[in-house]
Amino acid sequence: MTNNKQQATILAIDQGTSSTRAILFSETLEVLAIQQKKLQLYYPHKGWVEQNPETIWQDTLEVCKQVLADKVATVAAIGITNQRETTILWERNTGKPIYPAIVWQDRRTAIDCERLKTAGNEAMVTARTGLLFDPYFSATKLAWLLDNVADARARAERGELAFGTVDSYLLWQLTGGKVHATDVTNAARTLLFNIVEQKWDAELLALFNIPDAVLPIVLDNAAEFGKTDTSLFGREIQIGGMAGDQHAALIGQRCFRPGMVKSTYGTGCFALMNIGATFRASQHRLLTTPAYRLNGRTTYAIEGSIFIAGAAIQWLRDALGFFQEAAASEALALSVPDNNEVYFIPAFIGLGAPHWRPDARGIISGLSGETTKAHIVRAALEAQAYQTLDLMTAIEADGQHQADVIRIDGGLTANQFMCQFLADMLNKPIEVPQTTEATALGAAILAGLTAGVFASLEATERYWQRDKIYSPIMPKAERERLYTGWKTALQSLISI
Ligand SMILES: Nc1ncnc2c1ncn2[C@@H]1O[C@H](COP(=O)(O)OP(=O)(O)O)[C@@H](O)[C@H]1O
Ligand SMILES: O=P(O)(O)OC[C@H](O)CO
Repeated sequence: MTNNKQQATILAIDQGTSSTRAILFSETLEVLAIQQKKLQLYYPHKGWVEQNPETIWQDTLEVCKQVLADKVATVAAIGITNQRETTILWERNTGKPIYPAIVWQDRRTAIDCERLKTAGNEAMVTARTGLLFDPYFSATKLAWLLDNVADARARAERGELAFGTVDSYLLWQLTGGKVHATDVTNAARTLLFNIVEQKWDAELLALFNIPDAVLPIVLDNAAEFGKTDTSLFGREIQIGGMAGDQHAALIGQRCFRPGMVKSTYGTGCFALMNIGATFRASQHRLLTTPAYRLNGRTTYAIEGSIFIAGAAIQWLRDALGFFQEAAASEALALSVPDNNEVYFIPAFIGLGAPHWRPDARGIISGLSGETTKAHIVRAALEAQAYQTLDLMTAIEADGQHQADVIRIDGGLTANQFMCQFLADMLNKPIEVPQTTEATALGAAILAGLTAGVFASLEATERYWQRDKIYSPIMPKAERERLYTGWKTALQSLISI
């Protein structure tokens, strides 16, 4: 007798800044299939960064269909994870965006944030949202859309427009316009959501002048978000999980216990430490954010946000033409014995944590006649480690835990030079899991919880497997010499 019962699968949609991916996972969280499409960023003015939401949706649909192929019948649930803060406003009756997506990197509202800061409300905002005033977050981007797109504010007040981050916009499209919802981790990046009381905050809505008619409902990370429209995949599929990409990566890396840290190196780099069930505002200008909320219970995290990580490598590739593929950066970095005193601070869109200087811009310092392309590439890779080190001490102090080990993931972790240098600078072991698609894994775990594939988060721990461990080998004096060089370069940038 043949057993033709097919194993259940879980589809994860990972909509990142640089690309859109669909990954099909097995019940034991192995990657069965993966499809990816690169996504274009547009820079219409200095400091402005936009993407086309309709392309985001069409790419999502395309990669999902490719990855599902003949497996549609096996899918138990879909999980969505996404670049966070990116702001979209669309018409409820047509699903059409009224303006391009304003990407998290966009700085057009820096002046509004400066004004809010001067007015003195930051402490109140931090106590409620865990965030601070920076153009990074969605609230001022949404206010800009309402004030600058013809008729937007009046239409929003009449209930004709829907606001969402990318998760919410994709959910709307996947459900054929039936569901306008988000999850707690994405809501928490807007500056409008009170993460202590777990609700949209009327006072914050008033502060940013946002009508509540545009807002999605906010659900747990594992929840019944809705079903896909039958026309898309030939049957309805439950969307059972949703989380911002950095929160999803924390789950994908199984950082379920207080003190566990993951750091994801994609377009940007975001290090999160699980701090348990009690909200604590950062004392070091980091962020507090929900790690996840399940069955109404929130686990919090402290986050250090670095805006430019892989984007610096992309810039060397695309703007300077240093190489054809990002992977070539590793051989170039290793072709020289050291950085030859070159430091590259990639503050292309200002500095994130702990400096929060939207006005700062990048520098390459220490250039001499001996500097070669290889030194600059090496400095760009080394910068990932220096930036992480800038945050780590603060994360450990805020998180009230020492991290024994750091789990890393994201595109840059394919670069072994970067990983070893990170271990050396942090002076801690760095673990790379077998599946570096931790973000998508997190979304799959959340969807699997809702679909009953997994009984609990902890039940998925046994599927986490380490692929590599990088142990620190650099002598202390060398580490300190290099880091002092970085700090000097940073100081010269900050004091400009
Ligand atoms: N071998 C490599 N060395 C250095 N950088 C890399 C390498 N492979 C990928 N990258 C960088 O990683 C980033 C893509 O990572 P990914 O996790 O897919 O990003 P995102 O989720 O932000 O779309 C790109 O910026 C790319 O330049
Ligand atoms: O696209 P990534 O993976 O760099 O992530 C973007 C972040 O979510 C922005 O907050």
